[in-house]
Amino acid sequence: MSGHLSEHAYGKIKIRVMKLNRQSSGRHEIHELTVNTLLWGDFADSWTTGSNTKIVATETQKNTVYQLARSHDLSSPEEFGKVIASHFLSTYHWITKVQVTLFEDPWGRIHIDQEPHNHAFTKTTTERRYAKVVQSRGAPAKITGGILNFIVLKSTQSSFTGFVGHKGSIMEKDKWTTLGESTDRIFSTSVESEWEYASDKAPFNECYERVKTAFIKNFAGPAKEGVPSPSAQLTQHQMCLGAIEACKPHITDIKIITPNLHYMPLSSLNVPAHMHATNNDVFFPIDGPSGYITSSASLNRSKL
Ligand SMILES: O=c1[nH]c(=O)c2[nH]c(=O)[nH]c2[nH]1
Repeated sequence: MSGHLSEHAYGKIKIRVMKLNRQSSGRHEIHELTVNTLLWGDFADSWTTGSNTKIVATETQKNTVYQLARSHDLSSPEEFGKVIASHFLSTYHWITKVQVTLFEDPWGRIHIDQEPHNHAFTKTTTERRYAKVVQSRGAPAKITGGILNFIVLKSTQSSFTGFVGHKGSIMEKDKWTTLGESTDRIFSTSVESEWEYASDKAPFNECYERVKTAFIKNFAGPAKEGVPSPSAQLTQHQMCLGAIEACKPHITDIKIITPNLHYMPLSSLNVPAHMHATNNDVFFPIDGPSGYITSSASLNRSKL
């Protein structure tokens, strides 16, 4: 046969775990995670000969996550991921690399008449925090933090002008361009981002909150006046720079994807002309097609 095994890895996905921490004050804390494990090592035989002598069953990997959850805190997905990765490397000497990905479910505490409830929670946001821990034997863990589905919207202070097909652009006439210039539009996006930590000992929970705050601040601007966004591209880059600055020196690289969630004016919908809103105040949201905008930024290490 002319083919050969060139790569192999295996693991368990969708290991859902919730930890309840009952504090003596009567207050409860909950943390819910979905964990994926992936192992690399000297187990090619399982693929090439069917011999499983070095295979740590994916069922065992699942059990391991629950056992480690019994003895460890789940409040930081990055820290719990490190615990899982170290466990596999220290227990099975033929495993060379472990990747653990952990997605958090966003439980928020219920408040009754402004008072935080001791033991009742609700899912308050759409966002999903995640962490990825990749650890090779003998090396420090590489830690990635991330956020998915973090939805934001601003109802003004967003424009888009001067693009190809319009005055001032590199090509003022373009037969393919139909979009008119806009000086006041709705800007909404579902932010997806991930960032690399400089070390495996960064203050992960604090950095996560700082990234989110920097994203919001740079997207929205000050509470009263906001901040202009001449392109989704510029705002996206400012969000990344803000996150790096807010977490200095812990985050070295950040990547962001902001697919537009479009709110179209009625005038672009097939409705009678007299229904075209004159106030520009009724819109129809569309799922797609939508703009897909992505960029990365890195910490300028020379200025540290
Ligand atoms: O901020 C924007 N950037 C674009 O690249 C683009 N393209 C588009 O159709 N609308 C927008 N808006």
